[in-house]
Amino acid sequence: MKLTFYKYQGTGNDFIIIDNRNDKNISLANHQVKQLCDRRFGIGADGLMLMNDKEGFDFDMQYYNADGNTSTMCGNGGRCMVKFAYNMGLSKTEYLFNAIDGPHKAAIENNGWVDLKMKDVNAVEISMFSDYILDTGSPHYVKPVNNVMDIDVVKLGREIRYNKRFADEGINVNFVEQEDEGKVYVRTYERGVEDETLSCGTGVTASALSFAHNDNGFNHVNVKTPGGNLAVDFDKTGETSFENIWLCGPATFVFKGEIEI
Ligand SMILES: N[C@@H](CCC[C@H](N)C(=O)O)C(=O)O
Repeated sequence: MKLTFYKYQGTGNDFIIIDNRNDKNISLANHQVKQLCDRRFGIGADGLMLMNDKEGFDFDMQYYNADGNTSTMCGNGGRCMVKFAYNMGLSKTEYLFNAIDGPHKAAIENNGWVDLKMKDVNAVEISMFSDYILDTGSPHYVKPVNNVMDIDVVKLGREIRYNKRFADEGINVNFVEQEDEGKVYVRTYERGVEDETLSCGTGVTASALSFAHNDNGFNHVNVKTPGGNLAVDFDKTGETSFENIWLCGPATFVFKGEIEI
């Protein structure tokens, strides 16, 4: 079967998108997703998304990690899906789509950035190492560091991700350095890719909230990643709770193609 695909990236976090609307009924086995995401034997991507129809929503987002398994929410992926919807002719001032963690609002700014509303966060755990553990749609471990560029993200990320507590479900691991007031640099080890990616939207969100955790003065954090810049806006509504969380950043079409599966 010939599959038409679209490649998008959001700050270097790259995705294969397949338009599965209008009763196309495309269903992919996990090994097929893994092969499509493979950078040598396939198209190459950190993840793959199906855009499905969903009553009452602009679309439904079905997300797979590069290892072929379905996973939890992908922030950069969600932003790319909105840009894809726009490029496919769905031009709106506000989008509403469904994902595994529930409904998401989104909007496209005049500069092309896609703003995505993330789910509320009601709990932030502080680990025995004074690191942060929270769920922003996907589970994240946030480790503040002083020297983010010198960190061996893959080695240390793997140690935490495969720690006894997290091994079964997995966790994404973010290393975060504060650069300035309201500005952080984040590098992420992503579960399901099992490697460092150039950016992770739910990880950037988790890092920004952790950064604000001890400081009520912030409700906007500029975030740099190896793949580019994003911003996170939020309201801190309690000691460990956040609402109106928006992840904002670029999302770009890369190429379209056909592949035999
Ligand atoms: N890249 C993503 C996160 C994708 C899911 C993650 N790999 C997981 O399994 O939790 C993002 O931009 O949020």
